Amino acid sequence: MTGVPPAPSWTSMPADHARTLLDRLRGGLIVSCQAPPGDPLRDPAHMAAMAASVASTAGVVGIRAQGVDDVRAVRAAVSELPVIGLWKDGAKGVYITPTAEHARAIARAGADVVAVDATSRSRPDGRPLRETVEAVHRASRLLMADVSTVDEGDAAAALGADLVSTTLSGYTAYSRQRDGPDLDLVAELAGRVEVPVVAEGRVGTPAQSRAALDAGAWSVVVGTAITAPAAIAGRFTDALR
Ligand SMILES: CC(=O)N[C@H](C=O)[C@@H](O)[C@H](O)[C@H](O)COP(=O)(O)O
Repeated sequence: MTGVPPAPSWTSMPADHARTLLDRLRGGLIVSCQAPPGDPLRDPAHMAAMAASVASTAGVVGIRAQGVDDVRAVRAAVSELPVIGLWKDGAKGVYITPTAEHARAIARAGADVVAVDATSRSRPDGRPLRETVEAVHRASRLLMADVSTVDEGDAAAALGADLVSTTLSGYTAYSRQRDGPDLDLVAELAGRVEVPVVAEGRVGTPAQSRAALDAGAWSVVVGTAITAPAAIAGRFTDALR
């Protein structure tokens, strides 16, 4: 992303408010506070505490949270930061905020930005992504399009997505499969779309987060490497084997 992107073209949220929100996210770290099913940390109170714990760290500019109850709890615990909300429904195919109804619920729970699957795969209710974009904007929220390829990012931006995130690179059958973050996708998207590009997915080290910004990211989302103790412990135990 070079230069400042144009103001979002939709009308529900005043353009200056949308601009302020995007500016607050610029150049910073968004911490994703999510616990996998079955994990003892999977509880809205635990995720809210996790969010509150990182919120005062300088350079943390937002929290990404999953599920209506978690979004509500995080919103209440962290009044000072934008919340990016999503609803994972299932674990296969399109499961990140898969329908407009899921998106409306996340907006109602208090998310400032609603993250949705914006891949080209068919959605569980068969409805077009455009309907979700319209629902989010009618609710006066920004939409973050989680994509896996540059074409999907292009298409999402054309539909009115306010940010495009590399979240799903490596998670669709047809996208690049990498061990680390897909910084090539970050750079490709930053050179193509006029909206902020977010680097997300397998950002595992501070150096990788720096590299993501250098590749053109507007912000960097880190989840597992910060907020998943079981996965972090596993990295250490792997090294001891
Ligand atoms: C693919 C998918 O479902 N991604 C989810 C999206 O919210 C989360 O499970 C990830 O933790 C998040 O994207 C952050 O990525 P990482 O944990 O790699 O830093």
